[in-house]
Amino acid sequence: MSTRVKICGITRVEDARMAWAAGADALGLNFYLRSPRYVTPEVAAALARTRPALGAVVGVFVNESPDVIRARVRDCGLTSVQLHGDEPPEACAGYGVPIIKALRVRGPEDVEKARTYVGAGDVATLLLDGAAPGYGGGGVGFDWSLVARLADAGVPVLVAGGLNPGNVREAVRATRPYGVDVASGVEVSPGVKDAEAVRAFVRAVKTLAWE
Ligand SMILES: O=C(O)c1ccccc1N[C@@H]1O[C@H](COP(=O)(O)O)[C@@H](O)[C@H]1O
Repeated sequence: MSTRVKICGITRVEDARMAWAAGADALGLNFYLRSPRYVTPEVAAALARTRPALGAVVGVFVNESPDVIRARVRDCGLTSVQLHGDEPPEACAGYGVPIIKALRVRGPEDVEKARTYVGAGDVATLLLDGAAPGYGGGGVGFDWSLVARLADAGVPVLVAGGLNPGNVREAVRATRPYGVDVASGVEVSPGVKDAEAVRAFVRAVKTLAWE
């Protein structure tokens, strides 16, 4: 099984090209105004134009209005939408692209909450993140043993929160996820990626085989 890698919070075209070349499967572009990784629609469109034929460009939103999300999907070349706020299951549809619903995990009750999104609207994938202050990107992890609670849910799961080149193999071994997602763990500063760290992160995941 090959584990997918999403590198999130790309803000610069040179970082986008570097991440694709490193073997990333998906890049995340952050449209949350309070994020230090926020990108304008114009920058996002330029970043999305670097997408290789088999790559995915994910727009990250927090409690954003549906009209804005639809406009960003249309104008910025997004291939999927990541809803990383308090969006209820009934809000997870209507963008014309697959949805990644992110849940911040403090304990088992949050994984049970994640289950309520299975089969809702256009939710194609769940993302489990740590509960950093704010909504995400804070480098905070969670108890990976909780991921097993979704093993019978029949939905692909992305694991995120506090991952870095040094711990991502352990995370993959522990959770056997569909993919992993990282923002702060491969940065020089918020929004500026560390090329060596991105390469090491992708290498660590892609060279780990599991059945
Ligand atoms: O990266 C951000 O600034 C961010 C802001 C608001 C919502 C989500 C955000 N990023 C997502 O956060 C997780 C974990 O990030 P980290 O690796 O712990 O820094 C990841 O899924 C990002 O997509």
